[in-house]
Amino acid sequence: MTVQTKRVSDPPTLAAEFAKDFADWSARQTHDKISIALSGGSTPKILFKLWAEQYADVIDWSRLHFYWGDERCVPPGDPESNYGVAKELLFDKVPVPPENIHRVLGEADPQEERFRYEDEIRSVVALGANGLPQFDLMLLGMGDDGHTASIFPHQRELLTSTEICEVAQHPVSGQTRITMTGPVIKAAKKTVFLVTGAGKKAVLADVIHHKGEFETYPASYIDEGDVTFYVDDAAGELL
Ligand SMILES: O=C(O)[C@H](O)[C@@H](O)[C@H](O)[C@H](O)COP(=O)(O)O
Repeated sequence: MTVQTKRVSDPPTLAAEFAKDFADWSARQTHDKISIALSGGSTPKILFKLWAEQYADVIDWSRLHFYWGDERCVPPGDPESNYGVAKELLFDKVPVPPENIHRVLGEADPQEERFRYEDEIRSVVALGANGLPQFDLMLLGMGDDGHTASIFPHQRELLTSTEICEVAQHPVSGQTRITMTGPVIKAAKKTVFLVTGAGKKAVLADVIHHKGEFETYPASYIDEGDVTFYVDDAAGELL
C-alpha cells in the first residue's frame, strides 16, 4: 500500500489539520457536485464539531453532496445513526442544501434500501473507469480490528462485491448495516482515513506496512490512488 501518512499529536489537532486541508481541497474542485462519503463512529464527531464552529462561513457547502460509506439500519433519531450524529453536530449548523444530504434510510427494509441508495448514489456520482460511482472524497475510519466502513475481517464478499452497496452484519452485535463495497470505496478519487487512539496502533502499523492481508484487515484493501491516513501520536506510535 503506497499511502501518505500525516502524523499529528492528538485528535483535536488531527481534526484541525484535516479541516484545513479539506477546505483547500474543496475550493480547488472545479465541478459543482462534489461527492463526499462520510464515515461513522466516534472519530468524525470532533471534525463535525470543528466544521460547524470554524468553517460554516469558510467552505462553500452548496457544492458538497454528502453520502455515508456505511450506515446502521436504525431510525435517524437512534444514537447509533451515523446520519443522526452528523445532523446534530454538523448539518443543523452549516448551510448544506437539504437535497445535498443523501442519507441511508435506516428505518427502511435493508434489502430494499440497499437498491434505493444505489440509485441515489447514481443520481449524482459519475461513474469511474471501473463502471462504478467514483466519489470525489471517501472519508473513512478504521476499527481496532482493521475494519473500515462496515466491512469487517473475513467478509471477503463485501470487499470484492461488484455491487455499489451491500447489506452487512456487525460480527459481534449482529447489527444490520448497509455498506458501500470495497471496489466503490477503492475507486474514490481521494481517500482519507482518520485514525486515533492507542488501541489501533498495532493494526495500523500492519495496515500501513501491508503485513496483514486484506482478508484480515479490510482497511488494507484500500491501496490504490490518493490515500492519506491522518493519525494521532497514540495510533501512529509503531509507524
Ligand atoms: O459506522 C461505523 O462504525 C464506521 O463507519 C466504522 O467503520 C468506523 O469508522 C470505525 O469503526 C472506527 O470508528 P471510531 O472512529 O469510533 O474508532
